[in-house]
Amino acid sequence: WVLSDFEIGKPLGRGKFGHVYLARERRSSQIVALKVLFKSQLKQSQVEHQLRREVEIQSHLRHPNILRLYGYFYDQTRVYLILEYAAKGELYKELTRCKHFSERRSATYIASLARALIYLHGKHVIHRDIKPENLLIGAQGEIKIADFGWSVHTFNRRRTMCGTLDYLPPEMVEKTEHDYNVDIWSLGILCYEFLYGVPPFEAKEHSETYRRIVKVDLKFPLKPFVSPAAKDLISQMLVKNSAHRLPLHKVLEHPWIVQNAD
Ligand SMILES: CC(C)CCNC(=O)Cn1cc(-c2ccc3c(-c4nc5ccccc5[nH]4)n[nH]c3c2)cn1
Repeated sequence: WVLSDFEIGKPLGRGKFGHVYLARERRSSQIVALKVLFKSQLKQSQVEHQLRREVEIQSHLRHPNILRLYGYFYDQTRVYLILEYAAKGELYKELTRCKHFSERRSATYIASLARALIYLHGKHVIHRDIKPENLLIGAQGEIKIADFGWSVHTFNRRRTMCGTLDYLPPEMVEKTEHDYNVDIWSLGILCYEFLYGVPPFEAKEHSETYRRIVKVDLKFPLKPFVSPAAKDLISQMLVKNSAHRLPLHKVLEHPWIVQNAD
């Protein structure tokens, strides 16, 4: 591939390492998201090897709920990533607009993400940052893990964006080793945030969030109304001992998912 193979459109996002543009591949007319990274910035941040590893991993992933990396190329000064275009944009903007999602929409997203995580764990890939900023929505409303990996932020970063602790499980906050079960914790956080519009351990100060996470200080507000089944699932995922978190295949069998996911 070379840059002239593409017609470049509007910017879709910008971040630490470069920008993402809407683009159309000339021969096929296929619409893609073209991410442009500056070699100079990659070099000074020593992320070239991490980028190569991420590209290697992502180029082999094929799942309806994981954003595709179709290919990459580079020129003198930049690296270009040819990414799947998600027609309905960023999930966190939709969550901000709706305040919180319905139980059906939340359960549908959580089921899709659980299946994507089962697929990733099957390929020995863990800790895909599944916070709202890393999720996109496809043309049919399906959720897609974009995994910005080393934090490429899109426009109007969210309040908790700068080094959000909200999604980290106790074992990561306490710096012990972590395993696949970190993703179950993050999925629980996400489920709570879909239903209530805020993550469960949010606090003004990082130190307070930290304390609430390690204590698993889980509280369910009275508003908006959330069914007992949903709270039961969240409570089985946000468990301090990572070995006792509900396994992903059990998430898919949970009554709240079975009754609400499309
Ligand atoms: C290291 C590399 C292999 C990781 C690959 N993944 C990324 O680079 C993560 N990433 C995805 C994007 C991204 C950002 C926005 C979009 C969009 C998109 N669609 C939109 C529709 C409306 C408004 C905004 C939109 N952004 N589609 N695909 C995207 C992809 C930016 N970084």
